[in-house]
Amino acid sequence: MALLGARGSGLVLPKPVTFVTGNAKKLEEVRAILGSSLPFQSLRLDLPELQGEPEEISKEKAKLAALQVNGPVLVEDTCLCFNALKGLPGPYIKWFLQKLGHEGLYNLLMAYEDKSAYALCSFSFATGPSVEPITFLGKTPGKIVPARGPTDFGWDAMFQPDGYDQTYAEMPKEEKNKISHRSRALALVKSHFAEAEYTFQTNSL
Ligand SMILES: O=c1[nH]c(=O)c2ncn([C@@H]3O[C@H](COP(=O)(O)OP(=O)(O)OP(=O)(O)O)[C@@H](O)[C@H]3O)c2[nH]1
Ligand SMILES: [Mg+2]
Repeated sequence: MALLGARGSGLVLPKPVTFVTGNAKKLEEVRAILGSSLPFQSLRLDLPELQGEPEEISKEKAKLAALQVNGPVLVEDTCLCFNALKGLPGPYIKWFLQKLGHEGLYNLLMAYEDKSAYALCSFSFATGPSVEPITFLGKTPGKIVPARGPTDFGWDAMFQPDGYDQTYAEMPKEEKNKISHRSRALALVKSHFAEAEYTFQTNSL
């Protein structure tokens, strides 16, 4: 048995971290944001999701993922929250977008002057199946606009972050990744890993 990445006195994890998601675009962004700062492997799996508050949904997803992988896992759940609708669709945005499309989603706000919204990302990390996951939240405020730009990733085309005149979809990827809900949550994940100084066990023969 050998230790990989032996940087310090942190907990020894039985395997590398697996990022579990059914969403290829999320994976692409997580790879781009983390670069080589936090090595991980990925598993494409669309896990069932609870109803409830974003943090709880993300934690439960991590528990299911850890059972599947039987080792350390990272998952995330993304919400798009309309302030006029008291935070809805929130964690249910996937289904709202699937049923209503961009136009229908925009029309939900027709009756309200307030088009402000925020994108919220909840990453959860569990070191294994019997360990309570820890959650890291990242939030980016903005507003909901009629779709502009490529429509190949979720609601990117209708979310314009505060301080920008481009939607997430219109801005260069590197720009989105600097200010996004996902990159803000991942900055906290990175800090956690830097402080925890995990080491990873591997069978060397
Ligand atoms: O325009 C976007 N910019 C983003 O940055 C972003 N991140 C997620 N999404 C979409 O929002 C819903 C979240 O649901 P979600 O967190 O359950 O994801 P998912 O089910 O696709 O994957 P996962 O749960 O297997 O990880 C899904 O429709 C995702 O496509 C985004 N759309
Ligand atoms: Mg999902």
